Amino acid sequence: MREMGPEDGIDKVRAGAEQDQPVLGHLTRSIVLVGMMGSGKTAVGTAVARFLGAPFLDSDHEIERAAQMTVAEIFARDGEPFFRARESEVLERLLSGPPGVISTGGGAFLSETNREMIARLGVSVWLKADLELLWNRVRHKNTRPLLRTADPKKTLTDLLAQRLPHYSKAQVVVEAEQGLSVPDMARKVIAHLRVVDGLIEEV
Ligand SMILES: Nc1ncnc2c1ncn2[C@@H]1O[C@H](COP(=O)(O)OP(=O)(O)OP(=O)(O)O)[C@@H](O)[C@H]1O
Ligand SMILES: O=C(O)C1=C[C@@H](O)[C@@H](O)[C@H](O)C1
Ligand SMILES: [Mg+2]
Repeated sequence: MREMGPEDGIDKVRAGAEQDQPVLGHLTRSIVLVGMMGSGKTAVGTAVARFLGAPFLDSDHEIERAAQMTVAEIFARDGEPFFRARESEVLERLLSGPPGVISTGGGAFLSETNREMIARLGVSVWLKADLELLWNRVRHKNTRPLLRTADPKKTLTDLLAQRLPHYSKAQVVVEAEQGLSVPDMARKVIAHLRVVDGLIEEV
């Protein structure tokens, strides 16, 4: 008999997609969502946590809460290197807590130190999305300081090209699809996580 793979899970996910059924399971390690701005780390991570009944934490949000400033304000006042240092500290703190779903900022997985920490204490999941999908999601907002350039689509294109080799080091890869809702994408992520040995214990 053939082994179960994530695609088998996804068929079930699609079959149940109309009903808003919880997909309960107990996490033994934290899930760390990585990927480009607009890939859905915050939106999908929130839904994954809700389905699993697990805590949800977002590193950008935690940095903003601690600093009482937005990410854009931190970039403007203290610069990107300062933000990256705070990002690493926050990630370490979140990974040291009880297992949950952690959404990172788009640049967090570029640092080797962060990647090692995530591999040691959690499971990295890359939400892989193509340029057009990402652009459609980020084009309407100017909250992302790195995209405040004369040609933000070109900036996004360049960032994606530079970052792909780093994101591809993630342990689990889940492809985003145009037209897949946030809850359906969350179910697709969970289907992929179910085949990671010992990560989700049935409840
Ligand atoms: N599967 C989806 N279907 C529809 N909309 C989505 C989906 N995933 C994300 N979005 C929307 O795209 C936008 C960007 O998503 P989100 O903020 O979750 O990205 P992110 O990866 O957290 O970005 P950042 O790295 O900047 O924090 C949001 O408006 C969100 O609601
Ligand atoms: O892709 C990036 O480098 C960033 C993404 C956001 O989540 C924020 O962390 C910040 O805007 C930087
Ligand atoms: Mg986010």
